[in-house]
Amino acid sequence: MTTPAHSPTHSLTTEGLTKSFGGVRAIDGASVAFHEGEINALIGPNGSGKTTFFNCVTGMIRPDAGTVSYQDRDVTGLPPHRIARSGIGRSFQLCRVFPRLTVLENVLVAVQPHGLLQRLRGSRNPADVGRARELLARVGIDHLEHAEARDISYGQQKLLELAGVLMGDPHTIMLDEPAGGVNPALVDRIADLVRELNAEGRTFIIVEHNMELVMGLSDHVVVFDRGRPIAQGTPAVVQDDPLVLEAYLGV
Ligand SMILES: Nc1ncnc2c1ncn2[C@@H]1O[C@H](COP(=O)(O)OP(=O)(O)OP(=O)(O)O)[C@@H](O)[C@H]1O
Repeated sequence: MTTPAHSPTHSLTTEGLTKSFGGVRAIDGASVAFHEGEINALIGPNGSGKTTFFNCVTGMIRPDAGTVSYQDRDVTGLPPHRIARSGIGRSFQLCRVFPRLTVLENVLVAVQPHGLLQRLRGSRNPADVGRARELLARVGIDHLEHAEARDISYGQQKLLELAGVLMGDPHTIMLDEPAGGVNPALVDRIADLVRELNAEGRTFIIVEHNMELVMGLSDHVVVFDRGRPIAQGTPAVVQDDPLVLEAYLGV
């Protein structure tokens, strides 16, 4: 795994990050610091801006204002492949796999340069194939290597997506709703994997609505409401914060 030259306390930070869609201010001057080497969660009510925040940070959309720093480097507005190269990997809320490619091919896609997808079946680097198989075993779906991705369960597709993310050997992994739509047994498997990968030194930033999972898994929780953080701290601290209750319950 890529080890950073130094270990800052803060992995990923934003200052005044802002993004509007027409009249909707999805991210509203958000200044956030995620902790290096920890399992961080980003939670908040529906529409509070979590996915937009992920998209701004990973270069999928350009923020209107503000900055994103990763390990003390300004990465604001860099395209997704440059963000990925800096050590950040991500998964998507609606799992992104290629339905007609096999499970193994889906993992190999993660290391193919753009435009080579059509040649995927013809040219395979044995080292990549070996690594892809290792990662499939790691996430527990190596027995499905030859199945088409559309034929495996949604939870297995989430594990497949995670294997693809790991192909890039990211130091920081951003997961957008890893447990959404996944059966409880696979949620436990995903949680165990996150713990294992974190114990190996990888930082996590996880958007998730499953509060039991978030509170059981995270070291540090950031709570968003209306595009900005309203609370942060340990799960215990955040759960007792009246602002958080107000945001969720509207009390
Ligand atoms: N491409 C877009 N065009 C217009 N409005 C958008 C777009 N993406 C997000 N929004 C709006 O921005 C706000 C924040 O949305 P976002 O999806 O980031 O929230 P979220 O916290 O991830 O929500 P959820 O928990 O429901 O996934 C919402 O009001 C949403 O409707």
